[in-house]
Amino acid sequence: MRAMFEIRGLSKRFGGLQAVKAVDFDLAEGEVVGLLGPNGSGKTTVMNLISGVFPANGGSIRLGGRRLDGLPAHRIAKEGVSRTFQLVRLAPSLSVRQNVLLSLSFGARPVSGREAERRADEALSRVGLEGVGDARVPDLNYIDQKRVELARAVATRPRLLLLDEWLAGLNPTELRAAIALVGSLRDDGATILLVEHIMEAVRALCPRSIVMRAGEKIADGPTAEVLNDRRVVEAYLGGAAHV
Ligand SMILES: Nc1ncnc2c1ncn2[C@@H]1O[C@H](COP(=O)(O)OP(=O)(O)OP(=O)(O)O)[C@@H](O)[C@H]1O
Repeated sequence: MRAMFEIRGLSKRFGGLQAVKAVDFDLAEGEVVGLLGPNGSGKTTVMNLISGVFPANGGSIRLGGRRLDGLPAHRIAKEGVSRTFQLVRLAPSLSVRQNVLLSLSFGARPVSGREAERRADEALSRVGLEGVGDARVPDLNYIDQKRVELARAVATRPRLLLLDEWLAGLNPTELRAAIALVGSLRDDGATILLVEHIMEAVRALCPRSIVMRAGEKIADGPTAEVLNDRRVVEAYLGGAAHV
């Protein structure tokens, strides 16, 4: 059976730096996979290549058999990929609902008017922000701003959801709530690729993890096994002490 999402030979150079080196992996529908590695190993670059922030120098990216590489970001969004960013990126002058409406107008099947408002409110409830649609973004606390980001990403009903350190910066209570929320998306069948340094979250959410070091994929398998892999332990010891 063909994988729902497939990356082959993905490569990216920034000047003299080979940030991603011939990376291959597949995701099956409904899988939640951690993309791990020390700082600077290329994880965010892979997310940026998938979502079309910049083009790859080589390789292919396919979703449901359709090529995504080479498409601009808005077309990739329409093909069903949505993401959150490392730093919250919301429009501060707009209401929470308007922020979600904005992403709905870029989604796979753009909706407008009443239907869009219904979908926005549904996405806000989904992330625990029922009744918050009229609030202004700066009036929300940090975790609720993160929830709005997630609502924007799920409102379009993506086929693939990319979470780039969505759990970073939360206190322990918020972290537990955020892990439960991502877990509930997983239970609903979402396919998620998750870049994360918080191993508690990775262990709780990702049955499988992929590890990168210096642009290369060095491990891919069950999370518990991967985290005990000698090359992975060495990569972290030689890089940042995040494990
Ligand atoms: N737009 C860019 N221009 C030039 N170099 C870049 C760019 N984006 C990333 N890099 C470089 O590519 C390498 C990989 O960076 P990337 O952000 O993908 O790593 P990462 O694994 O996501 O790290 P972190 O865990 O710190 O977020 C780094 O050396 C980084 O400095």
